[in-house]
Amino acid sequence: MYQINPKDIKRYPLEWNKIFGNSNKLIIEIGFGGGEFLVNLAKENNNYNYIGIETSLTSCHKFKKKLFQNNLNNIQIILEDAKFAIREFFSDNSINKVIVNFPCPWPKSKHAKKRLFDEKFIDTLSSVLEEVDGKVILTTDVFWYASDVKEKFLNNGCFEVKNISEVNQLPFKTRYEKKWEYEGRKKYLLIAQKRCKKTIKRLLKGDFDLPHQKIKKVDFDKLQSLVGFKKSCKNKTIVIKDIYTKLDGSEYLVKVFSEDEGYIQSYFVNVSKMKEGWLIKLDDIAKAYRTPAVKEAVNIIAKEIEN
Ligand SMILES: C[S@@+](CC[C@H](N)C(=O)[O-])C[C@H]1O[C@@H](n2cnc3c(N)ncnc32)[C@H](O)[C@@H]1O
Repeated sequence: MYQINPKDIKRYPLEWNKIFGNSNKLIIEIGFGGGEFLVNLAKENNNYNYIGIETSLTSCHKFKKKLFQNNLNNIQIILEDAKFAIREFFSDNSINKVIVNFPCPWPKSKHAKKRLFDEKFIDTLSSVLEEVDGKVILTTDVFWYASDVKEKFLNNGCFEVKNISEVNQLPFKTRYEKKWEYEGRKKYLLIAQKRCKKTIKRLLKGDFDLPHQKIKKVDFDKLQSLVGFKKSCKNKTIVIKDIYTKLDGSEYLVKVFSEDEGYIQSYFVNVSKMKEGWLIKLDDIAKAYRTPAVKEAVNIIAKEIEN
């Protein structure tokens, strides 16, 4: 499993040809669940490199076992929200196909924000898919969802979208396909092909050093009163949840939640005594991506607690 550790990565987007050791084209499956589709696809055609992206840790662990049993070296998996991963880990024009099988349609309008395909994600797809050949292939059991996604691709202006068609079965049956077949539901296929490209803004770029600040003295009352602090500005939100102190008072861990354009992370900022003054930095054990909100959290804490 390719487990991305933000601390180790010096450059985004990632260099997938180095990770796979070849320059085969990339096929991605978002939400691979049980992994049946991806494994069979990779077994059938090893002229491509395959990447599965999942938010479920359990699915990733189970899939890892499957990869091991099948001895496949042309698949990597990423435990991450696909909207973030596809935008940040892939270069422009680098993905041959994005496949999505039976995503949750989140039917209630109050949950619409959770749907995978939204305007911004389709902008991202227009940027990262290969010119001319790059495709999104969606199979769903929900017709209105396929229509809604089709309209979003058309509104984007960078895709040619074929008519939604009814399909009998996927080339390899997935867990959800079996489930919906058992309930007698139909299956719909939507294919969107890239025709042009939008320019997107990525969060992970530039300086990947651990964000840090130095100050001469700490105001400990101000430090303790940071719990509950919240600041929102320019697509970033920073919330301070708690403060933990080492018994000898030489080190503090500030628990932070931050959000960059809907992407939430939780981590510690470390405040520690040095020979001279104090160092405020993203804690070494934090697996947070060094996004603008993370950098800002370190800067804000340093500014707020300086005496
Ligand atoms: C309904 S299941 C379908 C699983 C599988 N494709 C199948 O057909 O059996 C949807 C899957 O998508 C995953 N998922 C949902 N949102 C996601 C996101 N933003 N990024 C990556 N995976 C996601 C879920 O964890 C879940 O495993």
